This record gives sequence, C-alpha cells and structure tokens, in this order.
Amino acid sequence: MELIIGQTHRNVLALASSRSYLFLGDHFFLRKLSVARVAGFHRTAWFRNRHDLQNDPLTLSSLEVKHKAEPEKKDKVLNLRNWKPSAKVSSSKPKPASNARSKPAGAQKPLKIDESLFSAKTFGELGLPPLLVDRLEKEGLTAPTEVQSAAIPTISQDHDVVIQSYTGSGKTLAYLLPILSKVGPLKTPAEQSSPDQKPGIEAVVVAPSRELGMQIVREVERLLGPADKKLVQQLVGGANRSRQEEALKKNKPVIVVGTPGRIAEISAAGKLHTHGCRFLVLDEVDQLLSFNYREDMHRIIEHVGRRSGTKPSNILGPLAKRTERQTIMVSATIPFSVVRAARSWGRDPVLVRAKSVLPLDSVSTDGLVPFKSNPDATSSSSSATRGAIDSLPPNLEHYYCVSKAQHKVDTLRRCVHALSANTVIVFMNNTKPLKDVVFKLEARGMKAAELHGDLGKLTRSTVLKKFKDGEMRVLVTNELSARGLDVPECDLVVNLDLPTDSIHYAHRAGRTGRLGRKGSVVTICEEPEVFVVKKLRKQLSVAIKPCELAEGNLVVQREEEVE
Ligand SMILES: Nc1ncnc2c1ncn2[C@@H]1O[C@H](COP(=O)(O)OP(=O)(O)OP(=O)(O)O)[C@@H](O)[C@H]1O
Repeated sequence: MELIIGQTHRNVLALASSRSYLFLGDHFFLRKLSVARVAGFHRTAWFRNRHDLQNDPLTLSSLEVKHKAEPEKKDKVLNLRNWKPSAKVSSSKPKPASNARSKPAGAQKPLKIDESLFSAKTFGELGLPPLLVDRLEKEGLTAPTEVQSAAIPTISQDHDVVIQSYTGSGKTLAYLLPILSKVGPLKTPAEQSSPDQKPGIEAVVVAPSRELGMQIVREVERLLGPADKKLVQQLVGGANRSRQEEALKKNKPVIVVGTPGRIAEISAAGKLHTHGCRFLVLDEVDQLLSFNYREDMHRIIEHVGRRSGTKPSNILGPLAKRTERQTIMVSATIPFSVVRAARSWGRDPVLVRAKSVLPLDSVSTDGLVPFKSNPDATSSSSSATRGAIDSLPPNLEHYYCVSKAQHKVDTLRRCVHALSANTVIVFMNNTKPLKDVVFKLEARGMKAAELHGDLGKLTRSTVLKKFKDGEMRVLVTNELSARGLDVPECDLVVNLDLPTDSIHYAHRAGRTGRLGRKGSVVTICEEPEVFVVKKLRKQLSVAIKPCELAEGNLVVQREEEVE
C-alpha cells in the first residue's frame, strides 16, 4: 500500500493512501473516500502555498482544487474614503478574482443601494410587506438594527450577500425578513400572484448546531404565527429523521432549517427536494466551511437551487456554480476563506455591514477591507484575526484574571458574585471537566448546569430552556454554544479555558452584550497564559484589562502591577 504524505497544515497531517484512508490531525477518519477525492484533497493540500496554510483556517474553500487559471491577481482595494454605496460601482473596480465564474459581458448586477435606507426608522421604510411589519410589531420589534437596514434592501434586490456584523446585532432577521417578503404567507402582494411560484421548498437555512437551528426555527414560527408555523420545518441532527421526512411530505414546508449532516442525509435519500429553492442561507458560514462539514456542505451547495437536469460538477472540481438560487452567507467573523467561497458560489456577491454595502470583489486578496473603526487593520495579521475584527459588541467590558488551575472554579464563583451576574455562560475547551465544574459550583450553592454535544437532544433543549428561563445561574459549556446562541439576559461570559484564537474569543464574548446591552467578559488564566491574552487583546484591538478579586470586588489592576 503506497502511502503519500500530504502537506502538514496546522495540526492537520493529511495522509492519503492508495486505499484512500484519510488521517487528519488527532482524528482518524476511517472513511472510504473515493480515490478522486483523496487525490484531490492531497493535490490541493500539496499545492496550497505556505502563506495560506499558515494563515487561513482549514476550510472547504481552502481545499478547493486549484483552477487552471493563472493564480489570483492581487485585487486593488477600492479607496473607500470617497466610495458612496448609492453610487454605481466605479468602472475602475479591480478585476474579479480569477476564480470568479466567467460571466457574459453586462451580466454584472449593478449595485444601486439607496443610502438613505441605512437610517430607516421603521421596517415599513425598508419595503417589507404590511403583513410582515404587523407581525414584527406584535413581537415588539418596530425599528430595524443597522445591519438589518443595510441587508434587507440589498437581499430584496436579489443580490448574493455576505453579511458581517458584530455578535448580537440582529443578523438572523437581517436575512429572514427579506426571505419572508418573497416566500410564504407573509410575502408581498406582488409575490403572491407571481406566475413562477411553484409549491415546494423555497428557502434552506443551514446552521452548524442543533441549538442554533432550533433558535432560527422558533424565530420563523413566531413570525408565521400558529396557523402557518408548519411551513417551516426543522431538519436538525439528533432529532427523529423519519418524523422529519413525514413532516416534509405532509406539511409541504416552504422553509427548512437544519444542520449540514441531516440536510445532506435527507437530500441524498431523495426525500428533500430543493431544486426549485430560491434562497440558500449559510449561518455562521465560517464555521460551516470548516473541514468536518466539507462533504455535507458540498452536497448542499451542489443541490440547493440547482434545476434538475443540470449535471453536478465533479466533486472536487470547481465548487458549485450558482444557478437561480440566491446565496446568503452570515457571520460576525468573515475570514478570507469565506470571501473566496462567496466568489465561487455566488454571482457578484456583495459585503453587507452596518451602514455599508460594497462589492465583494473590492475585498483585497490579503483580507477584509478595513472597517472605518479599524482603518489601520494591517494585512500582516492572520486571516483569522482579520476575520474577527469588528465582530465584538460595542458595550462589552473585557477583563482577565490570573489564577492557579486548582483555584479557577473558586475564582469563577467570586467573579460572578463580584459582578452580581445573574445569567452566566462559562466556556471550557473539553467536555469532561464540565461536570466537575458544575458539581463544585452547586456544592457552593450556585445553581449551574452543563451543556455539550454528548448530552441527548432532550437534555440539551431542557437545559437551555431552564437557563433562558432563569432557573439556573451558570451554564458551563464548550464551543457548541459559542455560535449564534441568543440569551438576551446573559450578562457575563467567563473563559475558564483560553479560546483557541481571536475568532473563537469573539463568538464566545458575543453571547453577552446582545443588541447593544451591557456585558462583561472575564478570562481566567494561569500565569504562563497571560501572553496569549495579550496577543488576543492586540489582534482584536480591544482592551482586556488585568483584574483581581479582592473583598468581594473585581479590582482592575495597572498593567505593570501584573508584570
Ligand atoms: N430590530 C430589532 N429590534 C429589537 N430586537 C431585535 C431586533 N433584531 C433582532 N433583535 C433581537 O436581538 C437579539 C440578537 O439577534 P440575533 O441573534 O439575530 O443576533 P446575531 O447578530 O445573529 O448574533 P450572533 O452573531 O451571536 O449570531 C435577539 O434576541 C433578537 O430577537
């Protein structure tokens, strides 16, 4: 058996053998991969240049087979100083990346966004149908957030979009509202009678975790109302698959929301018909591009919104080309791998941020266009770091506190008391110690519970519901809950283990300070880890202040005191 050693990529060592077993990092995938795939993976891993391998996270697009075309030219970055969203994109726009599909001349969608909409005070001003505006008002939602004001008109104009805005800024409704304006019972009158409406699934929303998937389903159900809530169907992993398939047949939903594995599984079984789909949403898209979702995501990209009869491209060939489908990618953190994927899968995708819509082609190849608040975001920082810039809510206070490993839980407890926090999410990197931390907190009279992927589906949803209802004060969890989980009352996030990078720090921190509320983030670390906290502070350009707990108070120290 001939063994080919692939390129070492971060902690992933790709071993592809003629018997097509793939060994990755510390996980051993005993999965028969087609030789083409293994060869393709190996070829890609082999050909990626050193720079990308060091900076870009291992993602679906980063493993894309190199196109025959010459390597991507370094795009110029539009001078944003005088670029106006309402103006047509200037002809001096840099050439689209070489991996963009060749489009017939004139196929570029003009980007005409009415800048005045960015300061819309009501959802009605954004052109949402009256029925939908009524439902929002019934839910107590009257004014759009900044990212919603930018995203809703842009999506309504049929643009493919990448939505980037800090955690808790309302990105979910930013994509759900324009979709519900065109799909389902709340859509605009014009859409009611449009001839090309065919019954069937018209929107697929993909989320990396069951909890986030169910959270999105509940948001859609609230807007659809009791009579029509069956028009949205969950297809999350861990739930009963045959019941999901029965519901698809019986209820004929127009929107499905699920996790990549379950959606791909039901689609491959021929029980999920999405060729007529108008919208594909990838929520927490940078996580969905990670290696473990590769196969499922590839199936979803290939099939959703692809008219029957068109031949799917080779599994490792250029990623699926967009047909009629509108592709919407969403995350608070957009590393360059997402930009590359959007260019492959979308048509003239645009980058939507609070008060800003700009062509994705204007994103430089070495990372995201600097934000106004970060004009000097240097291209030397890694793609992951650049992706985390401006992903943190504005009203957070960040601290770090040095503690010996065996005293961390006690430090955590004192921190909760010192900040009088009532709804606390504690993050750890591994599942095993979670139970022990819960036990110690409970032993000192602090109601706590653990949440992680090894728990059954019912337990996970019960724990989350009790936490949201305030029945326990501390939720001890791992990365599963870092993405997208919305607990508006969360007033404190504690890192009991250090996050692996600035993107993970940002998503954990973003569980508090939702929608502009105040919140605190405390990282409890050991002395030798302080330099990591300082690196995160620099990468995120956010003040993470040294503190200590004294006489029941959290006291901020001067930096030199800590040295
Ligand atoms: N226009 C609005 N007015 C008031 N509240 C809103 C509005 N839009 C969203 N919210 C609320 O704000 C909270 C955060 O919204 P959401 O979860 O969509 O944020 P997000 O940007 O997706 O966060 P994350 O990046 O963590 O996924 C939710 O409780 C949501 O109900």
